[in-house]
Amino acid sequence: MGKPAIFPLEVRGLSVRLGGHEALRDVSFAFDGRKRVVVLGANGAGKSVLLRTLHGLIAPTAGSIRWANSSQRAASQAMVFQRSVMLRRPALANIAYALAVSGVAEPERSRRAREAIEHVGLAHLSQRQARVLSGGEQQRIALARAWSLKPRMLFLDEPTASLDPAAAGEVERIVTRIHGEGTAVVMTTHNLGLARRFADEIVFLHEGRLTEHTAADLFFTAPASPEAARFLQGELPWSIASQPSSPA
Ligand SMILES: Nc1ncnc2c1ncn2[C@@H]1O[C@H](COP(=O)(O)OP(=O)(O)OP(=O)(O)O)[C@@H](O)[C@H]1O
Repeated sequence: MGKPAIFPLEVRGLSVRLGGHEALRDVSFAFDGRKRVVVLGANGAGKSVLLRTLHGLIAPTAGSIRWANSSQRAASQAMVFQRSVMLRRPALANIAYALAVSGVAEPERSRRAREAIEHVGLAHLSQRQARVLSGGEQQRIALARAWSLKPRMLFLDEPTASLDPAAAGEVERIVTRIHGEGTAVVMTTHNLGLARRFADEIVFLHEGRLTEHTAADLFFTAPASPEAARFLQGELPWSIASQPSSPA
């Protein structure tokens, strides 16, 4: 028997209030799980809050999130953050720990951890303490950790922020491969080059509101909303903000 469907993901009238601030306002969209979605918007637009809410880390104030017509959070979803927390143990053990927490027993756990670290090209660093790895290597371990869980939905919040171009390119290749193997991907990024190369669809947020959800080529050539046009012309504040670390 095949796995139960988790798509479409349907978001209706989603609002999130945090500390008296309306971070998301009446956001609605649907996602079929096949297109690669990149969420764009100026600083403070609500991109991270949207991903965290979809991943179940923040409770909506209003509205609904439905996975395949169910209000149950989808099983088999994972999230990678701008700076993922590495545990004080070797790189391979960080991946094995995530598998153990999800109930994967030995010897399957070790097999999948090794497969995942090979998948991101870091098998040679298996026994190196994860916390001494470079930022790019830690991000690849975070992706391996998420990938080892075989998620069907992967949320990526600024996965290439603070990385040099070579490390960012490696992360992009890994994410592209993970998507190619059948995992749905929704990503935020401050890297417009990455967004142009990766996205099939753009969700654009402005001050907590979704102002457009459109095919990426159309978005970059003829954005429909004035806010998106100003954003693409560089008129809206947009830089990498420092964000708190979060566990994968
Ligand atoms: N825990 C919180 N309490 C209060 N306000 C919050 C909280 N988390 C986020 N916010 C606010 O919600 C808004 C949206 O934040 P979010 O982190 O989603 O922005 P973003 O689009 O990811 O921005 P950036 O590009 O700067 O990372 C911001 O104004 C932020 O200050």
